[in-house]
Amino acid sequence: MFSNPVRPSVSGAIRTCRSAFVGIFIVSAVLNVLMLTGPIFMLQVYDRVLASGSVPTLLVLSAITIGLYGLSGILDILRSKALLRVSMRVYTSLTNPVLRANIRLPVMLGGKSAGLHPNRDLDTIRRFLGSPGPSSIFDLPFMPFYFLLIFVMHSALGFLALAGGAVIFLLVVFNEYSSRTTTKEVGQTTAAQSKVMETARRNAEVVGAMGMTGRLSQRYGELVTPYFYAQQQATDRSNFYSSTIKLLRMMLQSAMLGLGAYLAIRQEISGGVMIASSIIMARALSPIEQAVSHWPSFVASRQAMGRLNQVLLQCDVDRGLQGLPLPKGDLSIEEMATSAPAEPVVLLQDVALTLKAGDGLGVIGGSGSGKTSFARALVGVWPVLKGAIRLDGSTIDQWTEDERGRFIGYLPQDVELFDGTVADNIARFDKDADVVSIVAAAKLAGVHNLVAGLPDGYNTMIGDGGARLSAGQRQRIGLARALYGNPFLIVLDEPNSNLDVEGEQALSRAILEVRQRGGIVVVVAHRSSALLSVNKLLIIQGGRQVAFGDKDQLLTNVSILNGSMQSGKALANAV
Ligand SMILES: Nc1ncnc2c1ncn2[C@@H]1O[C@H](COP(=O)(O)OP(=O)(O)OP(=O)(O)O)[C@@H](O)[C@H]1O
Repeated sequence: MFSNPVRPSVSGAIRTCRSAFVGIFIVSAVLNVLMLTGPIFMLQVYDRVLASGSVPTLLVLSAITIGLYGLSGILDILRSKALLRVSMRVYTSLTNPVLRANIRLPVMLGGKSAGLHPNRDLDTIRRFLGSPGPSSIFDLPFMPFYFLLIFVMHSALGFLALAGGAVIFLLVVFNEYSSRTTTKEVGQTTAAQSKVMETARRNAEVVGAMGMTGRLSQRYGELVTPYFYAQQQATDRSNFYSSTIKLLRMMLQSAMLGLGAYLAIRQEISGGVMIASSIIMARALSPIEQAVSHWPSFVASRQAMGRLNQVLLQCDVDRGLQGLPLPKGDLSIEEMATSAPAEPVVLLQDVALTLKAGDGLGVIGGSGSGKTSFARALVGVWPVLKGAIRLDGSTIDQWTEDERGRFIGYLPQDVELFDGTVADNIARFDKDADVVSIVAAAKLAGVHNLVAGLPDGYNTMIGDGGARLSAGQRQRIGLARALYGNPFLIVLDEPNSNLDVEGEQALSRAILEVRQRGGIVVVVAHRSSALLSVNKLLIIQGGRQVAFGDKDQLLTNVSILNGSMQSGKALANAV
């Protein structure tokens, strides 16, 4: 009944492809042996065919060489295909956890999540794994084999090759070291840029109306300049290293030929060995050159992997147990304190209260007193730093995130809907939702007639964020979404801020009906009309609980409110 899921990670996903990597390694080994086809052919032509003048030998050698080249071509294609499939397997096995992490990030890390894009990181890893880059990495371990062969041909040639190889290797290390910091800088600047752009796009109306486009463009430009500079530096360095390595390789090849010629003149080696050693040298160094040219994407992929592993670890918070019974009895809060995600400052503390099935709690207090913080902690999106919030004795995190949705309804202060139909939005995109439940939630929220009046009724597409609806319509559909499926705990954060009289009446009726069916409703309110249908009251001031009790009793005793509710008496009169 209880599940204990494996924690997702990039390294874990790559590990599942272990057998594929073993296969790729074996194919790489065969390919590297087959790479000797050219030098051996050359050796035989120089030392055997030219010396003997035998055309049949030349023909047989040519036929064998063509066959071996064909075989290495086929193996190379197979290796690329296998790597592409590995990249797709890693990608698909992480798509779901990465999507979840992407959604959870703002809740887990708040503002610190702005520069993190796990889906882009996963894409970077996929692109690298599917590119020719990993093939060159698989070829690297076979380099010593080529050096050994050159040593076998002549120790002087071997030492020259080894010295040249060491210099090139050092350049690769410098390249890695210098690109590491610059790629990080580039990543940070890109994150800052996209933050400015995202905020500007989200607030396009404010930007347009108040003529802020020019100033925001200027700010964007200020961020772009260092980005270009960092990018330019990274490319300059990478170009410098790859050109130097290329140059060195060519020089080394000529030096090998020169030394080979010298040794041939002294009759220490044959002409064939002279040519073959130079070709083997080039072959030994080619994986390094290849690796250098793919270095930026390798570094980017490695950094993406580090970030993604970190994000997956931080966002893997769904430790709930599947099958825990849904609550239906009471809600108790024990000396609870909360803060915004990943923020050190406690924003609300000392909240202690108990509610029973059928209770309705009104939460009041001045602006910035902590009402929304309370609502967010209650639905489990803000962390409980101290104390506990319990439903039938269990804390919210003991249920899986998906199951939590079956007993929690939440209407946030700023209602955002999703791109889809009205029905999709009310049903929280549940594919198995039945029309009866959708219509029941809409009727309970008093929004059925409004929806029926839309061009396509419940099938009306409402655009991204509910852009084609008014603020009041969005709020009422948001209320229907919170009520959908008859959740036990319904938290409404200023549900009437955009409602007309009819909407407010529907809201009061909905709260009463939820209470009558044994649910608990928590209503954060500035306007007293939202409190008509509640029986309990919580008063918050300065991030602390000031009072909690029966609404009627409290209203006669307390007169400490500010903001729109100037005093307890005023509130009493209003209610
Ligand atoms: N994401 C956040 N990060 C840091 N501080 C925050 C965050 N959200 C709110 N706060 C701070 O927490 C305090 C309480 O805010 P909260 O939104 O809970 O107040 P509220 O009572 O709902 O106010 P209002 O009635 O104006 O909506 C405020 O001082 C606010 O500045």
